[in-house]
Amino acid sequence: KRDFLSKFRLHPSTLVNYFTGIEEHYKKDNPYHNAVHAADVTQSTHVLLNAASLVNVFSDLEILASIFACAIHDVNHPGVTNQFLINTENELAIMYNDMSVLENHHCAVAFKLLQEPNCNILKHLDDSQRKQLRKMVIDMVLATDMSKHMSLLADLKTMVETKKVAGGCLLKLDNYSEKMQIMQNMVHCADLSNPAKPLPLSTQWVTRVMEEFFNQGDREKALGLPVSPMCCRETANIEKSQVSFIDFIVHPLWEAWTELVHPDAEHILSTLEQNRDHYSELSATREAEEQQ
Ligand SMILES: O[C@@H](CN1CCOCC1)Cn1nccc1-c1ccc(OC(F)F)c(OC2CCCC2)c1
Ligand SMILES: [Zn+2]
Repeated sequence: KRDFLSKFRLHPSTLVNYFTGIEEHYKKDNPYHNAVHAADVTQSTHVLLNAASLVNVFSDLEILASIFACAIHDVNHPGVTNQFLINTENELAIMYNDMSVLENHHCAVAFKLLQEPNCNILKHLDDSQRKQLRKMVIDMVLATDMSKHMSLLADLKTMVETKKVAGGCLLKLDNYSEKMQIMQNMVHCADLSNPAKPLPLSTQWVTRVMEEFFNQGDREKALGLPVSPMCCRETANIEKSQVSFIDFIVHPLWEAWTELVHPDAEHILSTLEQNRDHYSELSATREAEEQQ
């Protein structure tokens, strides 16, 4: 759709070799962090990039970098959180000194795979393009670390305020840092888009992520470690957790994104709000039942 095969001289069989390798490095038995999640985030970002107010904002290389970053953003995810890896002194936490352990690992695996035979899809980019793409992909994937969420959102809100006040065309982005902020938030929005999808899809993702969290809780119990929040299958309140996840994390992010690309994401925000009300009603019903 974006004519990237000719623009970047991407060789079809090299593309297939590389992304087959990436797909194989997503753990199939992860209920949530598997290749389907990567495809979901990639497709969601493709849609966000098509917003009318983002036309002509990003270069082809920035768009290629964004789509590539999504496809690889959770590759080889072990199905547990950064905190679990740190608490268990996993070799990955040792390797990355407890800093964005998963996100560093996803990047490293993705770029190492490029060096496998017949997998170097970036072969025909010039050195400057390849260096720029590598930096942009690292910046976007490291920004999917949830511990960066609050600062990423704060910067996005500031940008929306200043651009609005400046009255200038909202998205005349002056420099790499501003443009990268938008790209990081776009990928982050896509990564947190499950609650903003049509309800039948959203509930499937909730089931999957809870199963993955509960598996981690089981392992923490077996190891005599404190069970992480929302990871105890006996006590977790799934609907209540979704309502607070949406109220405190997902809605504020999508509200800022919707303002940035106004009016192109209104329908996404309203789906999110409808879903939030659905979970809230479910939670109230469950609470009432438990009272009886
Ligand atoms: O774990 C989340 C971040 N935490 C930070 C600490 O406070 C709670 C939320 C984000 N995250 N990271 C990886 C996967 C997900 C993640 C992705 C889809 C999620 O829900 C639904 F949309 F499917 C999801 O829900 C959890 C369980 C209930 C509330 C949050 C989580
Ligand atoms: Zn993800």
